[in-house]
Amino acid sequence: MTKEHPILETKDLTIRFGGHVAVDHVSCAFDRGTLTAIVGPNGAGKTTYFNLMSGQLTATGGTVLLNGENITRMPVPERTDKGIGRAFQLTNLFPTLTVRENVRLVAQAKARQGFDLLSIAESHVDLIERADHVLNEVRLIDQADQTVSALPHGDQRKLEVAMLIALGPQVLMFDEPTAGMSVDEVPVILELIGKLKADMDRTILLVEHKMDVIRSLADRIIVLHNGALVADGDPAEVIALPVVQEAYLGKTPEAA
Ligand SMILES: Nc1ncnc2c1ncn2[C@@H]1O[C@H](COP(=O)(O)OP(=O)(O)OP(=O)(O)O)[C@@H](O)[C@H]1O
Repeated sequence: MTKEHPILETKDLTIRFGGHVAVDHVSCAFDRGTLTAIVGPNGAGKTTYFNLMSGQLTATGGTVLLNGENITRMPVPERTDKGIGRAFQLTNLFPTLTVRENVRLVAQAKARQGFDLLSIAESHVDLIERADHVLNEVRLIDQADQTVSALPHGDQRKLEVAMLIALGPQVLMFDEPTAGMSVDEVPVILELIGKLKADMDRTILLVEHKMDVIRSLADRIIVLHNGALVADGDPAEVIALPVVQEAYLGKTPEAA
């Protein structure tokens, strides 16, 4: 029997900006159905590592494998087609359209029917149904007919998660999903990510600074420091490591 590939893997993944090595020979495999938190101090290379996996940046060395296929030089749209989905802090929303239209457009793109709103007809009822199913999942169905620009910030972030779900990716990447949220909005997004995690087909990568968030969600933590992978393992064990304590500038893990 052949061994199953990790869903996503990086081998010696490296990128240099001039003389600066922002991601430095990072080798790491992510298994299906797991949630991995990526932590490290500011400038450690977390977002750059994300960009290399999702395709916004191309590595200067090493490889990115998706289901065993080398995608290191593959453009973003093809990576998306193959199952890598990334939430982009509201930049992917269409503010003048309704909530439902935003999700429906993603469902439509997923169904390979293009982004032409005029092509919508009753025959696309299934796309609307798919959109409403996802809006139910993130509890935005009551706002389905609202224009996105009129939504509160927290609901816009929920919509972003809905659009990611509608894309149906195998790997969901969140870069600081709670950044800029008010204290009452944070639990809503965390609950959503927790629900996504409960679906064992979904593999989630999460860049996050808040240790309480990580502790409640992560199966595993990896730590980047100066672009290198310096720790990898069980959350409680990794949080207790001196390198993590240092990364959080003397804060105790409880306070970080
Ligand atoms: N396009 C770029 N050109 C030059 N340097 C870059 C570029 N992108 C990132 N860097 C540098 O690479 C390093 C890693 O940055 P990155 O944003 O990945 O860190 P991070 O761990 O996500 O930090 P933060 O927690 O502050 O978001 C930093 O020194 C940054 O200045």
